[in-house]
Amino acid sequence: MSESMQLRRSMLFVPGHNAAMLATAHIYKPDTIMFDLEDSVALREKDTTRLMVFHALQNPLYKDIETTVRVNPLYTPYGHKDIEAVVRAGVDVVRLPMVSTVEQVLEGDRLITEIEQSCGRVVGSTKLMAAIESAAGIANVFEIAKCCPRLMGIALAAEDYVTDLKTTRSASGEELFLARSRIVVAARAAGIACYDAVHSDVNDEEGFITQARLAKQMGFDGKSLVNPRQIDLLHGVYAPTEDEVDHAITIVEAATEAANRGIGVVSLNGKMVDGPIITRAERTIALARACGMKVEL
Ligand SMILES: CC(C)(COP(=O)(O)OP(=O)(O)OC[C@H]1O[C@@H](n2cnc3c(N)ncnc32)[C@H](O)[C@@H]1OP(=O)(O)O)[C@@H](O)C(=O)NCCC(=O)NCCSC(=O)C[C@@](O)(CC(=O)O)C(=O)O
Ligand SMILES: [Mg+2]
Repeated sequence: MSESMQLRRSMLFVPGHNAAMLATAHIYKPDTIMFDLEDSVALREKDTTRLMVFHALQNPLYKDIETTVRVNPLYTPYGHKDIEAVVRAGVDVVRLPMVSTVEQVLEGDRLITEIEQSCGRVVGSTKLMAAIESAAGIANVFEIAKCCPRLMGIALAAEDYVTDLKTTRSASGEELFLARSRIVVAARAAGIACYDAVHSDVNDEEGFITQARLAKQMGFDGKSLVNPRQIDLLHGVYAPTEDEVDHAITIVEAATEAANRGIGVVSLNGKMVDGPIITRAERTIALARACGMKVEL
């Protein structure tokens, strides 16, 4: 595993029409800033907002942080113009909302390719993310996840998804269990990233942490967020504990010593240590380092 693993824990939605938030969002240091052109923007503000986000993307304040823009769906009058503007401005990732079919992703991919070619950007340098927000999207998620090399990740959009299911969001999140499971497995099978859903009640810290722990345990790389107060809480959940890091070091040291002696499986305090356990220990160490923890090995 690379020691410079890219963290994708937190992706903060920033309403694109809010000039104050556009100017200050970088100070909260999420792993990714996601300017929004879709649901947080009123119809009459769509064109002005696109221009504001076009300028924000080129601001040096955002040069050291991954930028994503959630565009409007391509079946609306705004989607094509949004993609044109943000690709020209050099966005890192285009997030396509309301994706339920492979064809929608391929249409976004074709459009981005045309724009990259026309403005001299390297084809494929703008990444794409698909937000899955419907039962149809969850049904098709395995095909969607592997449909094009530009797709770097898939995200669960729970508010629209539960609306489509004709249910509501609960504290336990049981209505999301199938969607979360399918998204994680589809992403891992395709070798791409996966993001869990927003927690819309920004004052519910306890509920947020419970859901973030669940998402981490299920295998998600991170979550979409709506408020800066959720960033540190999430990073706290994703940071390995000192005990976990110490245990991972012990495993890697034992495995290295065993390998030097030509042995593939060793016992550590009565527990078997072999390939997958070593891989997980190495991932814990890489994650700890990426989170800024000092790990001597
Ligand atoms: C929720 C709330 C109103 C709470 O306001 P509050 O006023 O209580 O917040 P406070 O904490 O008091 O703010 C303290 C300071 O932080 C600043 N500040 C707050 N939020 C900030 C932020 N996001 N970015 C930068 N700055 C921020 C604020 O300006 C203040 O700055 P200052 O005055 O200088 O102290 C506010 O956060 C907010 O608007 N959030 C974004 C909402 C949004 O984008 N919704 C659309 C995306 S979801 C969706 O569409 C569903 C989905 O599609 C999702 C999917 O696809 O995954 C699906 O289907 O599920
Ligand atoms: Mg939505």
